[in-house]
Formats: sequence, C-alpha cells, structure tokens
Amino acid sequence: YKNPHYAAGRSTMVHLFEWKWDDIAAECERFLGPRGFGGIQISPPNENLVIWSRNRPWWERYQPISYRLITRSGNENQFANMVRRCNNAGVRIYVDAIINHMTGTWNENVGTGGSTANFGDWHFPGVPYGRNDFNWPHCVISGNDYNCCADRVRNCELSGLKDLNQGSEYVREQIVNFMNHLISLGVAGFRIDAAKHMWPGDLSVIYSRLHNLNTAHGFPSGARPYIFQEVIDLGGEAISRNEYIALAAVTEFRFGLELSRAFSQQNQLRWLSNWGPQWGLLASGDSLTFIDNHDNQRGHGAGGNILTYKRSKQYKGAIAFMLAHPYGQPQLMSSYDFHDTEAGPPMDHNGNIVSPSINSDNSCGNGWICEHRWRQIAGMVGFRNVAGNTGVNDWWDNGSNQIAFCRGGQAFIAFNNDNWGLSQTLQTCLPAGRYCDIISGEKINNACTGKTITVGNDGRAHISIGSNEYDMVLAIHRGTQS
Ligand SMILES: O=C(/C=C/c1ccc(O)c(O)c1)N[C@@H](Cc1ccc(O)cc1)C(=O)NCCCOc1c(-c2ccc(O)c(O)c2)oc2cc(O)cc(O)c2c1=O
Ligand SMILES: [Ca+2]
Repeated sequence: YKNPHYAAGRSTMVHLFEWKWDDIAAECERFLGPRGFGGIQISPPNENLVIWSRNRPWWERYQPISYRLITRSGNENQFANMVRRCNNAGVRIYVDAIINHMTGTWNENVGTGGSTANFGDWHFPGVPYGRNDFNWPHCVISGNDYNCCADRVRNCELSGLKDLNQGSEYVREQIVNFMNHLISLGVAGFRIDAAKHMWPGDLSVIYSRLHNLNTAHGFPSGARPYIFQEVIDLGGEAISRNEYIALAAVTEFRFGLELSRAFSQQNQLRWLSNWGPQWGLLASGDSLTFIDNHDNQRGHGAGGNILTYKRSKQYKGAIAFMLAHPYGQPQLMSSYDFHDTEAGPPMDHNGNIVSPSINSDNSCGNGWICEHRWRQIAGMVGFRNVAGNTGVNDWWDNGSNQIAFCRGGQAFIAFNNDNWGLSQTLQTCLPAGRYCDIISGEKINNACTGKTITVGNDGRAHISIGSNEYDMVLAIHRGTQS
C-alpha cells in the first residue's frame, strides 16, 4: 500500500483541488502527461450535501450523503473518462475517500445528486445507512479528547458529522464496494480522510478487501492500491501516526511545517543537510509529503505558519527543495484564489464550478492559481524525474542560508535565502558542458531563455544568485544540457 505505481520515470503527484473531471482529463493530455507528472489527487467524487447556507463552502465536499459518483466535478461517466484518459497519458488518479463519517447537522438535506437524508433518524437512503451503522452512544469529540482519549477520537463525532462504525460488517461492505468500484474504473489508490478518527484494525480489514489495481489500465498484475492516510500528528496526542504506518503511508504534516519555517527565514537552510528521519520525520517510504494542503493552506489543521502561493518566492523555494530532495512521496497543491477560509471554488450564479482558462504563457485564469503550471515548479517535477533514485551528495553551504547539493551525477541545485548575493564556484557533479537553469527560464530549441551555466571538466561551475532576484533557486540537470 506504499507504492504509488507511477508510470516509469515519474515521481510527483498534484492535488487538483475542486477541479472538474473533464478539465482534469484535458490537463492530463495537454500538460501533466507531457511534463512528466506522476499522478493527481482529486476531490471527493461521491455525492455530498449541498450547503447553500454557507455559499457552497469548500468543506461541503467532506460531507458525504451517499457513495454515488455525482458531484459538482461531474458524474460517473465523466469520472470514468477522466481516469481512462489520464492513465493513457501516464498520469495516475488517487481518490480522496471520506469513509469516517456522513454529513451531520445542517438545515439543508439534499445532495449534489439529489439524494436526501433524515439526520434525526440517522437515515441515508442514498447508501442506504441507518441508525445501526453509526457509533453508539452518541458523543462529540472535544478538543481535550485528542490528548486524553483515543477511543473518543475514533468513536465520537468530528464536528457534528455522523460517525460511521467501521467495525460493522455492513458498513465495511458499503465502504469496500465503493472503493472497489473506483478501482475497477482504473484509479491507482486513495487518500484516507480523517484516518485518525478510525480504528487501525478496522482500516486494516477494509484495505485487505480492496481488489488489485485494474491491469486494463496499465498496472502490473497483483498491484495493491497506493494508500496515504491523513493523520495530523505533530506529537503530544493520545494517538500516534505509528499506529497507521503499519498499514499504509501517512501524510507527514511536520514536513511542510519545518520547510515553511526554513524558507521563511525562521530556521537556517544550512540545517537541512540532514533532512529526513533525523528531523523526526517518518521513514521516507512511509511518507506522503507536501508544503501546504487544502486544509492547512487556509490556516487550520496542522497549525503553524504554512507557506502558500500567497508568498510565492519563499513558496517556490520550499517546493523546489521538496522536489530536489529524495525524501518522501511529494504532493503539489494546486489551488484557486481564496480570500476567506470557507470559500469554495470559482462558481457561476447557479453554483456550477467555473473551468480554469489557460493563458498563452501557460498560466491559468478564471480564479485558478495552477501552481503546478508555474515554470519553476513544473521544471522541478522534471528535475526530480531525472534525479531518479540517486541520493544527496556534494552538499555545500555558507553556514547560513546559502546551500547547494547534487543528486548523484544527474542534477544540481543551489538556493540563496540570505540577504546578500551567492557567488561561488561549486561542484555540480555534471559532465562538462552548458546547461540551462530551469528556474530563471527553460531550454527551448537548444537555447536557454534564462541563465546558462557552463560546467568545466572538473564538474565545477560559477553559480550566482542575487538576493533580490525574482527566484532564490538555480537548478540544472542532464536533461537541460544545451
Ligand atoms: O473546516 C472544516 C473542514 C475541515 C477539513 C475537511 C477535510 C479534511 O481532510 C480536513 O483535514 C479538514 N469544517 C468546518 C465547518 C464544519 C463542517 C462540518 C461540521 O459538522 C461543522 C463545521 C469547521 O469549522 N470544522 C471544525 C474544525 C475542523 O475539523 C475538521 C477536521 C479536522 C481538523 C483538524 C484535525 O486535527 C482533525 O483531526 C480533523 O476534519 C474534517 C474532515 C472532514 O472530512 C470533514 C470535516 O468537516 C472536518 C472538520 O470539520
Ligand atoms: Ca470515527
């Protein structure tokens, strides 16, 4: 459950938060496939409660009302088309699975596919679920429960959401059927939302009943789904992420927290020379890594000061480090522009999601940020692919916020987050020649639109990054030799 089953030579996933299925399919063919992206986390595909009283907030998609594949992103047919077209382009699909709970306590009671529910009777005919399928006696998780009472965190309600009993054979059957249907359509795995709120023993049974991935979509026979469990664990709670590591991969929230601190100058970059488990992070193979995600980019979840697209120079620096370093399975966040923490995706007056427009410079419009399309970020996706399974070598730093390192003999990167210029002759570990810097530009028709780096026979080159340049990174690799 810890192998993403990316197509050969690919290594990075992007969370296309709130994108519609038709738009994702197009993005796979026109951008993600050609640029070497490995996969996509999609928003929950199952029917959710429509919450107009809060003007369609982003978290309404985390309020399941049934497992029917009908949401504002599209219907089952559009979903199946998206998975087929993306797999054909070499890009895998991972589904955000909300299996801890059903929707809870709102005055609305109609779903995105027209299903209704009667919360007072615990009645969800769209599945169907009834009173016996939810934990009893009724209780609600309080803040202190996270510290004292692991059983209450699992068996009580999160924010008033009806808490399913995954120990019930009937509930397990509904969840497993939902997930196996998605596997039959060609998905490569799942994000398990709110995993901390479910018993590891129950999750283990559910995972064991999932089918192997569908070989008709290019997966090897016997391939198990890639599963990454959302467990927010910054230490000190009654529940530890180690209980979940035994089952599948886990989201490593400390990763984004520490790199956000480092790249916003709250910690010196020099200390990243031993980045990885020595920082208290999970073992690399267990770790789904990210800088920001849909939840904490809005300021809650795993607290702290997380970098987002809103502080773009530091954000690009942190993203570049995430993609340049071999640790973990990285996930990029792709956002829409939000001005308040509740706002859902750009929508028309009928509540339909507005598609991103693609500008001539490859950026997005219509309120979509498309961080994954930023030249510096898309370029680093290629860097990570070229670096492959090499390690970190030839680390250099200036004792402060200027660092550089190689990935085997495949790639070289340098960072300057000091308030003065970096101007050094450094070992790039690359063969002699001229290389295009993929941060300040790209290689087009064998010419560099940004900086050109000349590497000598000794592998050394003069590296220069001014402290007031647009970006704080310089990156070259074997694929950018001009
Ligand atoms: O802000 C939100 C939604 C947040 C959210 C949604 C999806 C996630 O994956 C997530 O991590 C957080 N929800 C809003 C609004 C809301 C939603 C439902 C509800 O019944 C009441 C209010 C909110 O203010 N929620 C209370 C604080 C956030 O507490 C939530 C967490 C959560 C946050 C921090 C933790 O350490 C943790 O273990 C769990 O996970 C969810 C998962 C869901 O599937 C649906 C949810 O409603 C929530 C969720 O409310
Ligand atoms: Ca639960």
